[in-house]
Amino acid sequence: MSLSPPKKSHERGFSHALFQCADLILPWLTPQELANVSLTCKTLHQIAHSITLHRSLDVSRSFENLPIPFHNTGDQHPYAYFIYTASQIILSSSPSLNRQFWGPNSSRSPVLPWSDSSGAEMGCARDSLIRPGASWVNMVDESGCECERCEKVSEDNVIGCACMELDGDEGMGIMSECRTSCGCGLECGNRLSQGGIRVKLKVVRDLRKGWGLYAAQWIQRGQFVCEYSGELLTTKEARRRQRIYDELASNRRFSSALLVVREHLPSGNACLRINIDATRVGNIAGFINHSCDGGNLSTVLVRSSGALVPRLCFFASKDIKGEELCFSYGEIRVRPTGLKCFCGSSSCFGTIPSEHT
Ligand SMILES: C[S@@+](CC[C@H](N)C(=O)[O-])C[C@H]1O[C@@H](n2cnc3c(N)ncnc32)[C@H](O)[C@@H]1O
Repeated sequence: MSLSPPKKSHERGFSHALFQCADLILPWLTPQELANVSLTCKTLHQIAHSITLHRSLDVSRSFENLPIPFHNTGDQHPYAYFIYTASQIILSSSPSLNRQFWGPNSSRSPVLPWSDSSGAEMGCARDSLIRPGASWVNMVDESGCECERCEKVSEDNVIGCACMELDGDEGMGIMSECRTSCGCGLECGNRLSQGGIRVKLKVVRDLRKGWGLYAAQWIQRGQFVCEYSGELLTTKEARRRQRIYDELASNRRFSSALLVVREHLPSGNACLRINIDATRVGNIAGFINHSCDGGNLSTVLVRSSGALVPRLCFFASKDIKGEELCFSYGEIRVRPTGLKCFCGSSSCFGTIPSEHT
């Protein structure tokens, strides 16, 4: 047995300084950078290992109410790396989106300068459910909503307002939630999407579909699940990025999460378009896979912030008992050799929907 000589005080000081520096810097690194650093010495290897473990325990870096863990028993990817934002951000107001602190020593990840840019103020429009096809522009009613309806909170505290009943039809629902001027609080049944994620979720790896979002508890039909957050893009920028993503996907396995929402105005002459890209900067909704049968989520445009752009939210379209959460990416398939679909539904079309953006 060989005993190493006791460390001299300057060596102990060096180790301590190295540890402190690494603890500050390593949580900012990408997985590749972390892997490179971890090869250099035992101390850095250990710190990198604990950061990897920590990252796999919560996709949301504590930005959401509940931790959302990664589960992967299929291959070597412990987690997916991207910059997390719990709400929509506007591209032009995001100066530097390259890095985000993600490590064990943050009880709350530092808030990036742009994370509040969506106007988190709870302004909202009239508390009514507008059917698809209706215009969602100019719906803001400055006089506030008829809040007596909001007081009808159900016993299980899930759906409190008659006007919140979800549209069971196919396609996109549109609704408005209460805002500050309504006088009601966050517990109001007409603010379902404003309190963040309240259901337990997890992100599970599938060898064919990649990561997918799963319910980790029973979710009642109509319950709010999550918002689709990411970078709000101009149409020009969305088209530019889509071309890059298509190219990347043709060369190697690459998952993009650029969602285009189109809303036709009643006149039929115009179409409003929202481009949300969750590929590089986004939230857990970027992991929701496609299902040809419509899946178990309804997409609803929610206007609640007083901002011009509504938020795209997902609500359970049926009772969900711990299965994968899916929705339909659309009906149109412009690419004959589109990505193969593995949704597994009886109505599977064989390829994932694709459109010209
Ligand atoms: C918005 S991302 C969903 C999350 C993605 N699975 C991941 O690992 O990041 C969309 C991509 O997921 C994959 N995907 C989604 N639904 C799928 C399905 N039904 N079958 C096969 N792949 C699917 C495709 O690669 C698609 O481009």
